[in-house]
Amino acid sequence: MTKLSVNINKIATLRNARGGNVPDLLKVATDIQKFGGQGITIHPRPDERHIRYQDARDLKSIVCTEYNIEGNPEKTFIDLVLEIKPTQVTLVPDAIDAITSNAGWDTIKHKDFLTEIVQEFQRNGIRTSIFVDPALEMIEGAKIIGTERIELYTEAFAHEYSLGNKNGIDPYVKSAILANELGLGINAGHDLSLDNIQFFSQNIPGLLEVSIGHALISEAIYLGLDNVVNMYLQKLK
Ligand SMILES: CC(=O)[C@@H](O)[C@H](O)COP(=O)(O)O
Ligand SMILES: NCC(=O)COP(=O)(O)O
Repeated sequence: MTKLSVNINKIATLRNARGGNVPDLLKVATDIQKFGGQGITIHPRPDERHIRYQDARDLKSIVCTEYNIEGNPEKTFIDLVLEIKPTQVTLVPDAIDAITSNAGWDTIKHKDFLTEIVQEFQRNGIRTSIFVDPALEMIEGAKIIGTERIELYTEAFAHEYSLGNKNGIDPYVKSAILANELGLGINAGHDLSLDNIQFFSQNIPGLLEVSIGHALISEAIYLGLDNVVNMYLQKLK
């Protein structure tokens, strides 16, 4: 079965909009796990626009499932992850000014850099995952680097699927078959949603984990609106 790790970046975005502690990130993480979520993912960025470095520390004692920290391995990120020692670190090559992650690693070009970082995390007992596009040479590169897992960057699949193009999954299936042959664990994420997750998970052999944030939190708002609007109407009677 594929594990669901919930990315709570968007909860932090909402909290930061008012400067207080609503919604309470730690309570949300606790509740997600209580409701069956099998992991918590965060992706702190250097500008701390959503997850703050202190959130990452505070979550350490709250996350009793899998704790996955994603980010670009610059020095402050590496130090943070080594301090917290989560279950898994996912290395993502996002530019400092990127709105969100928008590409996987070139695992051939950055082989030496990634190998060194992967080994440092592994020496500290942290499982590593490398964010990659569904390209066979990038999967082979990830294997050479020595990571335990890859995370397939699913934006292209999600986009094609939203247009009705189900064959957008083909490169992901080929990548997964190769990753399985090479003994790499497979995670996936970005723009996965209630619309596309079943099709994706049923077609990707050996999919261990998906991390989902933007759509899941948006869906939670949509699906909760009816209930909450009616609760307010009751109070106003
Ligand atoms: C690697 C990935 O696809 C996600 O972690 C995504 O980058 C979430 O980050 P934002 O919430 O900042 O978009
Ligand atoms: N690794 C992907 C992730 O954590 C969440 O991405 P998204 O669902 O916010 O696009």
